[in-house]
Amino acid sequence: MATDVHGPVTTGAAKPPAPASAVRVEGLTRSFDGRAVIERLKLDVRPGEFVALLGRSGCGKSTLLRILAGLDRDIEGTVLVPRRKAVAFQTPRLMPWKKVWRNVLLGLPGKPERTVAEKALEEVGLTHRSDAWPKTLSGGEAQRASLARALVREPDLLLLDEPFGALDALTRIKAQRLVGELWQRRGCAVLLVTHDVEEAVLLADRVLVMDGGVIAHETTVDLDRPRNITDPRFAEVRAGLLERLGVATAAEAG
Ligand SMILES: Nc1ncnc2c1ncn2[C@@H]1O[C@H](COP(=O)(O)OP(=O)(O)OP(=O)(O)O)[C@@H](O)[C@H]1O
Repeated sequence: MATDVHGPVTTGAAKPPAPASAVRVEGLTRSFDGRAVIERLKLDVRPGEFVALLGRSGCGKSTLLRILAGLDRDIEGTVLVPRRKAVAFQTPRLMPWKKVWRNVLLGLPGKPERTVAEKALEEVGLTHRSDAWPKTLSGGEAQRASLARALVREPDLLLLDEPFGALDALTRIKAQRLVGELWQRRGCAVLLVTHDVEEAVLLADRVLVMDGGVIAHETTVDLDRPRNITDPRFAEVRAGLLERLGVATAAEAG
């Protein structure tokens, strides 16, 4: 079928989105070996909105995030994202031969001063590790360094791909709290890919479920912050999403 939503391929700096949205995606299709993983997907994220993206393993979440980050341009459709965007992955991807503060500045244009790195490290509570080598960091510290590297870009859009996935439970809770605080302070839009329904409900304004190559479901999380996982309304939202994901028992979903 001929379709007019499949506009020219536009990513990254080419066309910033209208100010009313931080992300505008229409008719996005991405195929691997002739198989469409993403098919005519539509997505809008408002400026300053925190959106979590859930979905079965292999449904295309990371593929979508990489496209939004401008790391994959082999697509059909329209993708409009802010020029200032940053991404953090499950593994911190620090360069082992550069000290933490130099890692934070990596890839920034010009010759940024060390103070720029120090400011970002302070925001994530890592000033004391500024001169450390990456291999001496704990998992949580490395992930915070990776967040600092995203923050120095002063992003209007922060893309997070399972950033807490490899952390132990306690460190994970602290990291989630930190991201929530950073988001509130910075006011940037966030798209968080996660497998953790609780994490999504804890942090996001809106939770999307990806299935069959599209955003198959969305839930607006209308709960006051900071959110409390023992709140019955929290449990209700969580159960609804679990059901959507096809993993809830009847008792849980009820
Ligand atoms: N470079 C590639 N070449 C071929 N197939 C790919 C490539 N990248 C992703 N795929 C395929 O696309 C599908 C979606 O992968 P993707 O990593 O986006 O899923 P995901 O939802 O992020 O999964 P998970 O939750 O397990 O991380 C998978 O079937 C994967 O094998």
